[in-house]
Amino acid sequence: MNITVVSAGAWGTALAVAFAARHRVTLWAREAEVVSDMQELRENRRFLPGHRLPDSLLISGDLAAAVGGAELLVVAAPLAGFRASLRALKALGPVAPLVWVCKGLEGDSGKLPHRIVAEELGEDFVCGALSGPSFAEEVAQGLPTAVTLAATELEFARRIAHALHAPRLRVYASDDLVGVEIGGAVKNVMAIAAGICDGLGLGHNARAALITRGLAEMARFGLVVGGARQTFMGLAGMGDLILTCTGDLSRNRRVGLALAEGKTLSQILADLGHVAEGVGTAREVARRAIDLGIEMPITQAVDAILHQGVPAAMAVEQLLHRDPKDESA
Ligand SMILES: NC(=O)C1=CN([C@@H]2O[C@H](COP(=O)(O)OP(=O)(O)OC[C@H]3O[C@@H](n4cnc5c(N)ncnc54)[C@H](OP(=O)(O)O)[C@@H]3O)[C@@H](O)[C@H]2O)C=CC1
Ligand SMILES: O=C(CO)COP(=O)(O)O
Repeated sequence: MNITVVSAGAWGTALAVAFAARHRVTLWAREAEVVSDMQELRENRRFLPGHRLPDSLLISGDLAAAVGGAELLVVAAPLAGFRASLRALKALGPVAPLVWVCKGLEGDSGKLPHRIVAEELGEDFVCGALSGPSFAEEVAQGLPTAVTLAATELEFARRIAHALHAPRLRVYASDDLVGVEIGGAVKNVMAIAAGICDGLGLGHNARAALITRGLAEMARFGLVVGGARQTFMGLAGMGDLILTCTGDLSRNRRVGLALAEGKTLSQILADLGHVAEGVGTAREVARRAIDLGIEMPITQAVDAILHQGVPAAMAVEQLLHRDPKDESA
């Protein structure tokens, strides 16, 4: 299959490396220095240093040339650039079937990526989301990873999952697009919370409680907006939640660790050099939860720390002093 990966951040580059073992893959980057680096040194030093790009992987800085002849587009831009990427693709002519990998809710609108696709490319556009527990570093190394390809049309999800599936990158199909997107969005907020929890030295018990109650928040929110309960117990829900709440490769978790050290958010994001989608998504999920009347105390606490200047230790105390309740509530 001819695949074009649009955007060469850490994840787009790692996926391009993985897909290139079995497909004809072009990786498009918007930054001229990233393009020349990858062409000349066969390495993406800016976003995924230390990993050699396979010789068969084509690198391009010309979007029109990169997408010409593509049978599948993998849009690997973060949420902030997702709508603009779709518009750029649409401006070039008919758009090939497409999957996206960003995890979160769009800033200000609070929309999930599939709604952005529907608005930009039409309600019937054939598309899906690739999500699940998958650090770019490990996928680039060829370490075993399992992810979910979700689409409202199960046949499309199965066809693309089958095409992308490989022994070291196992791809499962799902028809619960909303549930898969909500899992990927909320787990990033929880990863920030877990970083704060560990950074403050609250212990293993607290982290296990946080992950479990975080999963309850994810499911409460996800069920109201149309996801299926079993999705939150799967790779794109619990799987990704565990990975990013416990693994120090997570940028969102690292934001939480740095907040616990007392660093300012602007300083943390400048040092990170990568996106941390949970930062913007915490605000959007917190807002939508209030509008929908859904109780999400951990999300509200993360939003308060990130965007309302509440000190992390104070937000934790407020969480701990909440009244007792039934676990199933
Ligand atoms: N890294 C990972 O392990 C995984 C990441 N993801 C998701 O994939 C998405 C991309 O993440 P990742 O590749 O890691 O991010 P990185 O921070 O490594 O790279 C981001 C890429 O997107 C570009 N970019 C940043 N802002 C914009 C914008 N406003 N418009 C267009 N392009 C932009 C950057 O280019 P520039 O520097 O020029 O702005 C860069 O090429 C995120 O939604 C993330 O949650 C999903 C699974 C795993
Ligand atoms: O989504 C990811 C792994 O599945 C990557 O998480 P971070 O964006 O927190 O690094």
